[in-house]
Amino acid sequence: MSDRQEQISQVVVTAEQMRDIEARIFAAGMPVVALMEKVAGLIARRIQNIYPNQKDAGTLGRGDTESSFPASQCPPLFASSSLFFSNPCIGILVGPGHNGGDALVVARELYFRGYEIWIYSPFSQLKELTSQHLQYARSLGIPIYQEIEQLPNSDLLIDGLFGFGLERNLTDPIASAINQLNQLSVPILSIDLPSGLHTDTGEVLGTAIRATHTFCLGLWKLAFLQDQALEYVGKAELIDFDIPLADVEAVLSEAPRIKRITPITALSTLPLPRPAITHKYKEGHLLLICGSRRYAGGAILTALGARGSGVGMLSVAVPESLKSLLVSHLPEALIVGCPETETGAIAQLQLPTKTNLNSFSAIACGPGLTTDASPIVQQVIESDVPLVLDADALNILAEIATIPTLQKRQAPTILTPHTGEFQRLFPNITDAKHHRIKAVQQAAAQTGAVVLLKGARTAIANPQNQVSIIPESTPALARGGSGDVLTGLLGGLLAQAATKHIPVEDIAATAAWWHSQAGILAAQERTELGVDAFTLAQFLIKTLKSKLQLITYH
Ligand SMILES: NC(=O)C1=CN([C@@H]2O[C@H](COP(=O)(O)OP(=O)(O)OC[C@H]3O[C@@H](n4cnc5c(N)ncnc54)[C@H](O)[C@@H]3O)[C@@H](O)[C@H]2O)[C@@H](O)CC1
Ligand SMILES: [K+]
Repeated sequence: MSDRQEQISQVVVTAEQMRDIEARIFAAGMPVVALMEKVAGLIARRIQNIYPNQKDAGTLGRGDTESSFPASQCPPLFASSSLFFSNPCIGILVGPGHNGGDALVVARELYFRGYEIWIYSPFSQLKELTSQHLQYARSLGIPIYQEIEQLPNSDLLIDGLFGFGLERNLTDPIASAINQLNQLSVPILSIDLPSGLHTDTGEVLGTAIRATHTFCLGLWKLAFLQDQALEYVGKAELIDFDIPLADVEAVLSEAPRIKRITPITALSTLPLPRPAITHKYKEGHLLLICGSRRYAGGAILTALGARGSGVGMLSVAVPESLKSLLVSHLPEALIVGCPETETGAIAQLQLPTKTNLNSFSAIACGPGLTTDASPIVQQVIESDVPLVLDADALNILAEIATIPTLQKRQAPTILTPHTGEFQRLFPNITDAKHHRIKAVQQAAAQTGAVVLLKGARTAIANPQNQVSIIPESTPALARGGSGDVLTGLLGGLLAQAATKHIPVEDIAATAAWWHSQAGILAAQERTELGVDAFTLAQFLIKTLKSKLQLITYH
C-alpha cells in the first residue's frame, strides 16, 4: 500500500465535507463530467472483475445487432449469488442526481462489454448530466423502465438511486419500490452508499437498499462506520479516484477529526521493538483489580488479556478465595489475595508491603467485581495512576456520579462501556444507540476521559473531540467474557506506554483494533461460534504476528 493509499484509508468524511472537497476539485478545473466518467469507469471495471462476462463484447463486437438482444430475454432470476454467470443480466437502478449519473455510465460501459442491461429510471426530473446519460442509453437501445412492475429478471442489480445527496426520508412510490427490490434474491451492488442511508449517521431514511456490496467513492463516508448501517452496506470497498490529499487536508483541518484505524496506525503505537537493555518494571507494571467469588472467570480472562499485551509485570488483586485459582492459570503473575466481603467481593486492597497504588504504571479495574466493591473503585479513582474502568467499575462510577467524579482526576482515565453501560454512565446523553459517534464525543468532552464505546464498530473519543473508529470486527465477539479480555489487553498496553508519551486514545484504539482482529482470525479458523473468550485471548499473539508480517511484507 502506498503512503497516499494509507492516508486516504484513514480519512472519514461527512456528506458536507465530501461536497466541499468535491467543490474544490471542480473549482480547480476538473470538469464534473470527466470526474463522473473516471469514477464510473472504475466502478464498471470492478464489477467486471467480480462478475466477469464470458461473452465479452470486446471479441463479439457490441453495438452490432447480433450481440444485442432485448432484456426481456434475460435468463430467469438466479437465486444464488454465484460470480460465474456466463452472460450476466444486470438491472441498473437510476436516481435523479449524480449517483444516478454514475449508474448510467456504468450501464453504458457494461453494455459495451457485452452484458445484458436494463435500466429502471422512475424519476421524471433528472439533473442535466444524468438526463444526458439516460438519453444516450436510450439511443443505444438499452431498455428503460419507469414502473417497478415492468422490470425483467436480472442476475444482479446496480443501485444508483441516491448517494450522499439524499436529504430527506424516502416516501412512496420509491420507498415501496426499494422494499420490493430488497425482496428479490439477487445481489445488489450499491454505488457510493446503499440508497436510503443517511451519509453521516447511517440511519435508514424511511427505507434503504440492502446491498451485498457497496463501492464507497473517493473517501470513506461516516455511515460505513456506524453500527446501524452495517446490515445494509454488505461488503464495503473504497474506490479511490485520486482525490488530491491537499483538498482533503484543506477541508478537514478545521473539523474535529474522525479517523479510521488501519493496521499501520494500530501497530505504530505498540512497544515494539523492545530496547535491547530493559527490565520487567521498565516494560510496565499493571495492576488488575477484578473478580469476586461469584465471578471468578472474569478475573482470569482479564489477566489473560493482559498477558497477551506483553506487559513487563502483572499484579492481580482478587478476593483471597480466588487466589489459588488465579495462580494456577497465571503462574507468571503476582496474585494479591484481598480480604473479602460476606458476598465474596474485594473488601479492601491489601497490596504487598512497600507497595501502594502509585507503584503501578497503570490500573485496570472492573470485570467481575460486583457493585459490592464500591469503596475499592472509589479509592482507585482517587489515585493518580492511569486507569481503565470497565464493567462493574462503570456501574459503580454511574452510582457515584460520573462527570464530577472523573473531572477531578489528573491522570488519564479510559472508560470502556458497551451501550447499556454507556447509558447508565451518561443518562444526560440522549440516543446514544443511534448517534454513537456524537454520544462518545460528548461523553469524553464532559468527563475529560477517553471513552471507548464498544459495538460492531467500536468508537473511541478523546476530550478534544477526536474520534477513532475500528472499521472491522466480527459478531463472533458478541460473547460473555470478550470485554474482559479487552480490558486486560488495554491495561497492559497502557502500562507499557506509561513513559512513552503516546496519546492514551491511540493506545485504546490499538487495543480495540487488536482485539477485533484476534476475533476475526479466530472466527476464520474456528467459525463464528468458536471464539469463546479464553480462545480469543490465545489468539492475541498469533494475530499480532500475522499482522506484523503483513506490514513488513508490504
Ligand atoms: N463527490 C464526488 O466527488 C463525486 C460524486 N459523484 C456521485 O454523485 C453523488 C452525489 O450526487 P448528488 O449530489 O446529485 O446527489 P444524489 O445523486 O445522491 O441525489 C440527489 C438527488 O436526489 C434528490 N433527493 C434527495 N432526497 C430525496 C428524497 N428523499 N426523495 C426523492 N428525491 C430526493 C435531490 O433533489 C437530488 O436531485 C455521489 O453519491 C456520487 O455517486 C460522482 O459522480 C463523482 C464524484
Ligand atoms: K446508491
